[in-house]
Amino acid sequence: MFVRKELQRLRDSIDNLDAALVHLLAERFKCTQEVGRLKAEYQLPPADPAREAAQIRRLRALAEESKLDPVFAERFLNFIIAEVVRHHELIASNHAAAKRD
Ligand SMILES: O=C(O)C(=O)C[C@]1(C(=O)O)C=C[C@@H](O)C=C1
Repeated sequence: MFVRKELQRLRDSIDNLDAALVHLLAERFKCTQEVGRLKAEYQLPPADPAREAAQIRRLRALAEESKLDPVFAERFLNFIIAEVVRHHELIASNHAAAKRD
């Protein structure tokens, strides 16, 4: 009985945290979509390796401070950024196609 209750209590918190993560990611992607539109309009490259290196340095330090595996934090950020760059490329090609038409 104890184990069932304890497992449910922890799973309830996990569900809340997963919901928060989805909301945070949705807000982050809203910002990056705007960045993508700006970059397309001003013909800036989709990826900015210097900015990414600074973000990775910062997140690895934050992860260490909060006892999260920094390797995981870096992989997670790279996973998100790869998707953002893919969106930026799509926005740029749609923008270029709209200008041609
Ligand atoms: O800051 C930018 O220039 C972005 O396009 C956003 C972002 C990110 O998702 O944080 C994505 C791609 C870049 O390479 C760097 C950072």
